[in-house]
Amino acid sequence: MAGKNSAADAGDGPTKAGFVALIGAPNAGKSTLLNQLVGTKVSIVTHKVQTTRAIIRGIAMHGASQIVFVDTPGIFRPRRRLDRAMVDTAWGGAKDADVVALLIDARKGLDEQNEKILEKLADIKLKKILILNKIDTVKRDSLLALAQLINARTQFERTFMVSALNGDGVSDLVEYFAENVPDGPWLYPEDQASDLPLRMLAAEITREKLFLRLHEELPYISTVETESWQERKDGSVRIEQTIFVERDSQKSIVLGKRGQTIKAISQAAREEISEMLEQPVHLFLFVKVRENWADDPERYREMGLEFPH
Ligand SMILES: Nc1nc2c(ncn2[C@@H]2O[C@H](COP(=O)(O)OP(=O)(O)OP(=O)(O)O)[C@@H](O)[C@H]2O)c(=O)[nH]1
Repeated sequence: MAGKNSAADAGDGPTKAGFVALIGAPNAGKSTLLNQLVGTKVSIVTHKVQTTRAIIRGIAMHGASQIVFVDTPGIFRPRRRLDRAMVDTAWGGAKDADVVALLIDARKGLDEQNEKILEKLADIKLKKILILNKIDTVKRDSLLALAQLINARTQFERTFMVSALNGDGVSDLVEYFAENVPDGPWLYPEDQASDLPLRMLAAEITREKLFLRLHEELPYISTVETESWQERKDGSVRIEQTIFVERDSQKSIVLGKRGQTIKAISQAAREEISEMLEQPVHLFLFVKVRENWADDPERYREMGLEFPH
């Protein structure tokens, strides 16, 4: 696994740094792979599709290379404005990257969704690689046939076969990325590389708990922001987060009877954030009504998305 410690090997030699865009249909395994590549929980894995709303970057240090991963939301047919923003940003991310990696669930193969992604990818003139994921679930010869079929459609520079779940093949992939990002100084200071997106991750964890508990009542209409983050002398951290909803009625749902729902969400989130940070966490959750946040350009910027026109 590409841990940040491997950066110590870099010495004083020339450095490399660049962006890798992970593209793939919902549930292809992007979050799982990203977690393997970066070695920390940077993206949320659930069994529901389309849960990745914001662009989340994870950074891997490997030898002299700094690899910044852009974990794109699942590419799917946009419905609401927010969904459209995700799709636009996903493809936008791909155009800015140094390497575009298409992840395909080998069990699903070349279905309609992947055909569409391949069509779009054909227009992107960047270094492209194919990653067949979930190789733990399919036979070797069908993997080779699938690799040939896909490469006949769009030519990829390399094809990798991995299991994001158990880590098979992932080290070859990291090697490839490390070699194929451009020469240049690191994009983020080394000491920030591991904890840069922490606030955002903590918010994502709370949002995941909210989603797991309330996805039937509140499908895609809440957002969580980390408002304050204070490291305390005793080694703990005090985190304040706000859950934004669109209506008063939704606020009552999040709070629950006598505050039971928010208490349960807070407890689950606190435990997981504490596990991620490896330090005790005091988590304070607030619920606020923010009307029409889904139409507010400022929110999109905060989430690293472009406002769709
Ligand atoms: N068997 C197996 N399952 C995998 C593998 N990689 C991912 N999965 C499972 O596939 C499901 C989807 O994985 P995610 O990492 O959430 O997929 P994603 O592409 O990030 O999904 P979205 O956020 O919806 O775009 C999860 O249940 C994972 O545990 C793998 O290599 N083998």
